Amino acid sequence: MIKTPYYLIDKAALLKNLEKIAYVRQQSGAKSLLALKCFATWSVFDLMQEYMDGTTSSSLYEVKLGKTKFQGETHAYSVAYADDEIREVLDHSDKIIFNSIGQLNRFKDVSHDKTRGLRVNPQVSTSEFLIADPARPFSRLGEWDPEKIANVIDDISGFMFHNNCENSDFDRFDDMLTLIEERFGHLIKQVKWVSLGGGIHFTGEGYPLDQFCQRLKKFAETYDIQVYLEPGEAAITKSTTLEVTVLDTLFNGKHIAVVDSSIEAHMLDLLIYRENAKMAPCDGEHEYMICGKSCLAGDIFGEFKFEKTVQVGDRLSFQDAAGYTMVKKNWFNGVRMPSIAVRQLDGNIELVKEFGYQDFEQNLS
Ligand SMILES: Cc1ncc(COP(=O)(O)O)c(C=O)c1O
Ligand SMILES: NCCCCNCC[C@H](N)C(=O)O
Repeated sequence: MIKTPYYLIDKAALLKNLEKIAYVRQQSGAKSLLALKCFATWSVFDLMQEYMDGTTSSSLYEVKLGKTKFQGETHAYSVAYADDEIREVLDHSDKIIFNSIGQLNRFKDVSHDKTRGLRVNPQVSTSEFLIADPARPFSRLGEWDPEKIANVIDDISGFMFHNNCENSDFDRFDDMLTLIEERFGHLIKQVKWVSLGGGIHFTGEGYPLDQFCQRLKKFAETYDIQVYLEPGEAAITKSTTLEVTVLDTLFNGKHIAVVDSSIEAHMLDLLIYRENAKMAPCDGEHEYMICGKSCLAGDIFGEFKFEKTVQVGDRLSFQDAAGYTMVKKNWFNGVRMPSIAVRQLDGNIELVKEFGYQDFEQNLS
């Protein structure tokens, strides 16, 4: 039995998302690039690269990972590149997307032989969270003035729009795209490719995939462009769990169980967005608050219902532990870092990575 805590990636579950992604490419022509900011666990890239067209990145290190570990196209994007990294970014990418006209101009000479794009901010988004809203007031994410963009159109051949966020509503996506066309259609006509970014939850249960494909196809045909999608969450949703063991139980007005993990260290994204972890099934008679072992008072995964009383030594499993979770794990409190295990398509579970004291020590100096 693998020692907890560990993230368990289930390739069969991953495959369900990947098959939908491949279907979208086949039906609409839109290529999908994995957003490494969301998920960068490269031990399952062997499967993912069969269904996706490459990767997109947010930094020099991500672009290098994409280039070296994932076949297909490698897009480079960053909110801002530094002088001492741009050469390496260009060497490891097929396209580079600048976040601002300032960055495009600054790196114009060094990138003259590269396929270049510009991030455009349509000033509307589907985000429910200010912290994740690319169209928030005074947003630094992309250029929004069509006149300014028109002045640099000869220096680029594509655009990137990222304004969907956890959007599982096709009509809303459709409206957003129509708005983009109304504001920027005359500019889109002058380029060869457009990335619509991530945040479109098209692999979810019941999403109208065929309508989505038709809309993407129509968009591509109207402007004669190659369309890209940059799924992060949609590519890996429901593929991964965080497996933990109960270390202690107590009653402080509520039944509490402390596990050998920490929401702050191992599922940080939930804490940032003030969300609870998920457990399934969760409909028994015995209710427990499941807490992490760090010293943070609010290190609480959530309250869950169990069929039996929870005992020391019980194993629990948190759902949906891939997106923005494995990439954010950290060494807070020196809590043992979860190992990484993969359930292969034949059902065998392989332990692919373990972390130890040396990793903790070497994380700082
Ligand atoms: C430019 C860009 N592309 C893609 C993504 C991936 O989004 P999601 O994981 O919501 O699909 C993000 C998320 O931050 C992004 O900023
Ligand atoms: N589940 C809580 C909301 C998560 C939002 N994720 C945002 C990431 C996204 N790609 C973005 O910042 O646009």
